Amino acid sequence: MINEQQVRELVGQLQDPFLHRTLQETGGIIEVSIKEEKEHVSVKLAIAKINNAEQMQLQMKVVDLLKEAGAKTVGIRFEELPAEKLEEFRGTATAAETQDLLSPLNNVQFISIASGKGGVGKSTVSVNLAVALARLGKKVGLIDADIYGFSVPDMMGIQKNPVVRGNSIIPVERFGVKVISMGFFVDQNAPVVWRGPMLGKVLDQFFRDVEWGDLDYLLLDLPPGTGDVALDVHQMLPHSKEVIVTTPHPTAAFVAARAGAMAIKTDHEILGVVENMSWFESKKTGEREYVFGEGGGPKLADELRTELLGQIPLGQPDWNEEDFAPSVYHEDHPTGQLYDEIARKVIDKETTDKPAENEGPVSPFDPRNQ
Ligand SMILES: Nc1ncnc2c1ncn2[C@@H]1O[C@H](COP(=O)(O)OP(=O)(O)OP(=O)(O)O)[C@@H](O)[C@H]1O
Repeated sequence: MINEQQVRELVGQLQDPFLHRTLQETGGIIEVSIKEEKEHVSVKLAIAKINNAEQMQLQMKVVDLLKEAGAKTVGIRFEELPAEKLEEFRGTATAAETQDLLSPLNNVQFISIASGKGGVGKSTVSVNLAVALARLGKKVGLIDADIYGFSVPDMMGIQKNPVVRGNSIIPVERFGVKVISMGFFVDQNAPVVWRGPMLGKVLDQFFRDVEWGDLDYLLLDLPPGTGDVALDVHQMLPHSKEVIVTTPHPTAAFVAARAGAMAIKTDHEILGVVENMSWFESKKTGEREYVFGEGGGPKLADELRTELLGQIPLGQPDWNEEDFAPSVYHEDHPTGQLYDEIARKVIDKETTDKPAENEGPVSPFDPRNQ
């Protein structure tokens, strides 16, 4: 029967699938215990990201290796490497690692924007939050992940298409935001008529094949609602913080709560709520009329135990013929300033939020569970 030292040596040669460094180098072997009489070895490992296909592959390698070395049964538990440890590796990461959006060594913060149903202003909020974050000096990307109902290029008044250089796509930059959308790749507003597997491939390409460069935030305008497409996209995304958009009517907020529940179930975190179309302000009297009802945003924030990040009134941006962008509010517009406030809250929340708990669940593939 092998001893602890041998287990550490054998498993220590395997690589963390995300950091591409051995578990010995990452300090990823947390615990080894051996039950001689049962010839059972159990190990607790820490890797950069857990609950994914890469973890399963590593798990199989560990089991094979330890069984070959004489263990009859092997038990494995995984947890995530602590944030401080990842921070340590960031210092020595290669350029390729820090540019890879999906690498844990990339510091980018994913923010997805969701809604319980269509037409509440999810894309308008995505675009304006992205532009506001860029105005505040952040490096921002925006993926129009509403693959079937893309609207971001039109809202931002983008006339150009991305350039393809070798195997990479160079995103289009507008108002300081790097943008990618399905709209760039279909002819003249044609509908996208693909089914699920294609959707996954396109999203994957948006993450892997686009030259995003160094980003602080990557915003994702999600498909509306809580149906199949929204669920698929949620499951395909890396862990993100989610902004839920609702209108002020209490029923709309009730529907939006479902989007919040979906976010949590698919391992995303709720960042806050934006209430859109909150009121109409008369230009003549300055009086506010609550044409779509009142209270939906605060009620939803309360229900999701999160913050109401802002309330956006009904209205339209001032259009500029030379720089036409029909849905973008500039900083001199009162609504542009409201978006700046929301962006500031998003930045503040990120710097004050504590890192998540790191203890991972016992793997369903642990042989002891079979
Ligand atoms: N505050 C607002 N005031 C007036 N019109 C608005 C406001 N917010 C959004 N709109 C308009 O409402 C329509 C729907 O907005 P938007 O496309 O952003 O919603 P969505 O939730 O992303 O919709 P979809 O489900 O189709 O993706 C657009 O025509 C947009 O210009």
